[in-house]
Amino acid sequence: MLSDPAIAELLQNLAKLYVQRLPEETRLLERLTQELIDSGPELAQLETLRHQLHGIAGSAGTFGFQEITDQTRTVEQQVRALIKAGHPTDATQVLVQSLLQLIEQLKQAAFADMATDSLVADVPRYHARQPLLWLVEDDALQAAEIIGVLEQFGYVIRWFEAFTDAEQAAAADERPDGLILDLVFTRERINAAERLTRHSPLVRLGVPVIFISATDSFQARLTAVRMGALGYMLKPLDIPRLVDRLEAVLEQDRPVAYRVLIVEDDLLQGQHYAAVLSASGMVVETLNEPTQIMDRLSDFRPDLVLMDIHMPECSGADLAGLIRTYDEWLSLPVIYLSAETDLDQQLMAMGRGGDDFITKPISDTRLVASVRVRAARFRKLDSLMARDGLTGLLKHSRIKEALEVEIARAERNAIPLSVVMLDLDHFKQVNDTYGHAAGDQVIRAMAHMLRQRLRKSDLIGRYGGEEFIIILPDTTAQVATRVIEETLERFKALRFTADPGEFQVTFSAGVASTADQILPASLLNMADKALYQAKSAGRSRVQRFIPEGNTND
Ligand SMILES: Nc1nc2c(ncn2[C@@H]2O[C@H](COP(=O)(O)OP(=O)(O)OP(=O)(O)O)[C@@H](O)[C@H]2O)c(=O)[nH]1
Repeated sequence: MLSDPAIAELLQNLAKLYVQRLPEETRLLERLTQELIDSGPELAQLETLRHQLHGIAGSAGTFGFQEITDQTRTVEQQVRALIKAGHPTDATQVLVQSLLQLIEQLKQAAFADMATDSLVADVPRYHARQPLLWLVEDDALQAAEIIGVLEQFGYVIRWFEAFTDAEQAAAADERPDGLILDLVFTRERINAAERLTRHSPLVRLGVPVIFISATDSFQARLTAVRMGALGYMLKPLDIPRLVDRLEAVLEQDRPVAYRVLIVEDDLLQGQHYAAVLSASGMVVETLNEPTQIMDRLSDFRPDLVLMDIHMPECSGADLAGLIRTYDEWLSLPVIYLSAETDLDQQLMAMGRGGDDFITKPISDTRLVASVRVRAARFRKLDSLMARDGLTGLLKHSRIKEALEVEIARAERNAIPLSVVMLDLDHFKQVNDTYGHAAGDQVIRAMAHMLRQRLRKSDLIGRYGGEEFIIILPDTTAQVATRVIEETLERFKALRFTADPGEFQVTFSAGVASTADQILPASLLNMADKALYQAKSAGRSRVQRFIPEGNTND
């Protein structure tokens, strides 16, 4: 992910490159205008002129020249009218005048000292980082325990012994992603909690609050809810359950790294959109070669495609139609991003397989918002179909599909791929002793911990009841084994609370990697074999499958 100064610099450089290419565009327009003056309006030349104007209208605004876009659109309309009329009219003279005016404007723009800062000022920013939580808890021992466990799950905690300390930090403009507040029902403590949750700057920012308390009553919970509680956890604290609640609460607030594929033949514009969307936290790829679309879709698996309409080799509408011939991509949102303002043309393009139309140029903020709204809807629907309800992990069929995609990618790019099969130990006993609900809680905690500890590019699936598959692209067997061993260390330290008391759970895992000369197609079987070995050797361990005679380490 690019940092803000890098984005600003990139956008500035792209705008400079655009300005550099203006003289050439202007010369072409001058030549076409001269031809129009010399030989009158001929259909083929008018079409070329219209095409050239269309390109300028779409790109100028993107790089900060909105007036040029407006003027070009007017001229484009005049050309369209002439084409429609089919013969020279008085309008030819008016068109020539407008063209000369536009050419002047373009020449001036080429010398303009661009205030490119304005281009990036409104790009919504996003920094990937671990969520920061504030914990207000006067019991140092309890605080240490909570911090220890939450850190295992990848949270960063700032501890305050008293509400007033947290209030001071809030007044100093610090902003956590969430608050965990210990609530004791004395007048003084409630007043302090109220000051933080109802009157500090954090309220305006909508920071989510979870209370922890030893008191359980209707009145206590009501007081907490009135202070904006999104969770109320009872002491003694079941910390994995607290993590469960935190995940749910913070999820609503988290910028999602939507994946966007931009298909655009104008390299500069493609890069500009990519920079703007990346700056808002999205993962973006651009494609200038339409024939490679299907490979890129399988490789990159976007949430949304932004498609230019007018491309030399193959139109965006044709490309959208082609994508829809594959069942797998029927529901993928395809949004046309085009300078086309003609409603009939837009409708025609939509009929071919596009879902929506965004007219170029578009402001950076609106582009981000439009893409985000549409990608979010697709993710939601896709997630309902693909994800397991208890854990939010990929379902059996989806993780197997994902494995096929990753195998193909690893082979194509000659990079290692590791697969882990993981199974909770003696889980039947957990259910039998503590009940099914406690068992579910353990499964969820396992899922949270995997999500927090693994990279975003790793894929995690719930393969069966208490069995998980993890796919680690570009990862050797040693690294995969180490990561899962570290996860085991942390997982087995977790304490779950249920009737009749606290308990801990372990897991066993098998690792198989192409780096150990295992054929990609056998990875799953070999990881399963290794898991079996780990169970037979006494459980609570990670076993790496090494084929006989392999000394690779
Ligand atoms: N609570 C809960 N239990 C589940 C779920 N899915 C499967 N299980 C239980 O998981 C247990 C799996 O038990 P076994 O396959 O015998 O294995 P185990 O007891 O974990 O023993 P080992 O794997 O040999 O260590 C069964 O009791 C299932 O009912 C679920 O979604 N929730």
